[in-house]
Amino acid sequence: MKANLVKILQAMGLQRVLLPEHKMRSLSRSKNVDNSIDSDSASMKTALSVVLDVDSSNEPEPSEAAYLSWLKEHPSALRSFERMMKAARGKRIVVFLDYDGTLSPIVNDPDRALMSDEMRAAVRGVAKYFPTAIISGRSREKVKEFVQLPNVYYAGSHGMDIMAPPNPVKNSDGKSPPVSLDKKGNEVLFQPAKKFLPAIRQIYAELEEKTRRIPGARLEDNRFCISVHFRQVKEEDVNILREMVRSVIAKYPDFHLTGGKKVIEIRPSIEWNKGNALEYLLETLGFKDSSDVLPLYIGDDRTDEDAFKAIERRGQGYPIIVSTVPKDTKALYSLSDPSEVLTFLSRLARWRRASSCSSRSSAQIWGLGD
Ligand SMILES: O=P(O)(O)OC[C@H]1O[C@H](O[C@H]2O[C@H](CO)[C@@H](O)[C@H](O)[C@H]2O)[C@H](O)[C@@H](O)[C@@H]1O
Repeated sequence: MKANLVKILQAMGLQRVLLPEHKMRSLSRSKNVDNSIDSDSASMKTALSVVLDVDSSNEPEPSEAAYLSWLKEHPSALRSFERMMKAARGKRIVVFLDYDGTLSPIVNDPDRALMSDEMRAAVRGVAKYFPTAIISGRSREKVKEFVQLPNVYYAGSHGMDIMAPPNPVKNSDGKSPPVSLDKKGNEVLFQPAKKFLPAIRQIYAELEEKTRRIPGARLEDNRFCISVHFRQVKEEDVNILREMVRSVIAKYPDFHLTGGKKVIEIRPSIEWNKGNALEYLLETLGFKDSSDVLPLYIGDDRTDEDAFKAIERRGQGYPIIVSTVPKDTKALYSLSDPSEVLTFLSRLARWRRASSCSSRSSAQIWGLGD
């Protein structure tokens, strides 16, 4: 059974792609493969865990068939644009964007993951018409430095550091939501992991000391979490690095590890993620109990799944994954890469402009300037 499955997967070019069982079934059906696989889910699971590489950081080239099949379940947001916007009429769209892999392409050096001017213009265009937030694993300061736009919300450290823009969007009753001001007069809304800062500094120092022995390993201080990058670490050293990180974190029971694209992330164990940040921002915008709000979230990584789940729980919204490979995801739609994200955002702003030019300016409606 396992040998058969391996052969089938190899023939389909899927041996390193992680797909959930039901998606494997639909793939096997679409390829007319042995249907006995469908009925033997236990063996299939075992075989999959042996055969498939479960680390999402390894992004294999998918077979065309696998990708096309996945696209059926997660249709392109570009191709579905008209349908999506038709369903959005009369609703209040709120845009949430991840940064790395969504607004900027994945590159070797995290400090060089710059956003293009075209992408910046597209985000600016969207933020002119819709409340817009960037929710990133990076520190808030860093992502703001990359994006350089004033009228968007920034949520850094996977949503553990949220700041409102200087001109907050007005509530549906026309009033601005209450915010607390920081020393510079900016609105600091939420930092639920503040008490962990001393421990985070300590962990960072320990990791810095230990990981310098691994060539290519790189630490990134994301304020309320830490990234240990291994994109440039030799394959044979990756597990040694993982072990090092695990041994440090074992001493800190209030922290846990998560994984992303060639990165290990150290996070305080609090019930707060990108999904909570999305909910928090919607509430701040006055949409807590609103039935006509439509959150649209675009992201490419595992941590974005929390936001996709939050939208799923709300029962309304557009979760969009950025991926060129089939992935297990709660997203309903897909875009292949940041260049498609750019096209989508530009189209979204154009659509809003066209549909609002006869009525009063949306910037007025949302209380936003240029
Ligand atoms: O939530 P995000 O905005 O997607 O942040 C997640 C991590 O993104 C960055 O790392 C990733 O992008 C780098 C630059 O392209 C790449 O070199 C790295 O391999 C990727 O994992 C960021 O540097 C991390 O701190 C974030 O946690």
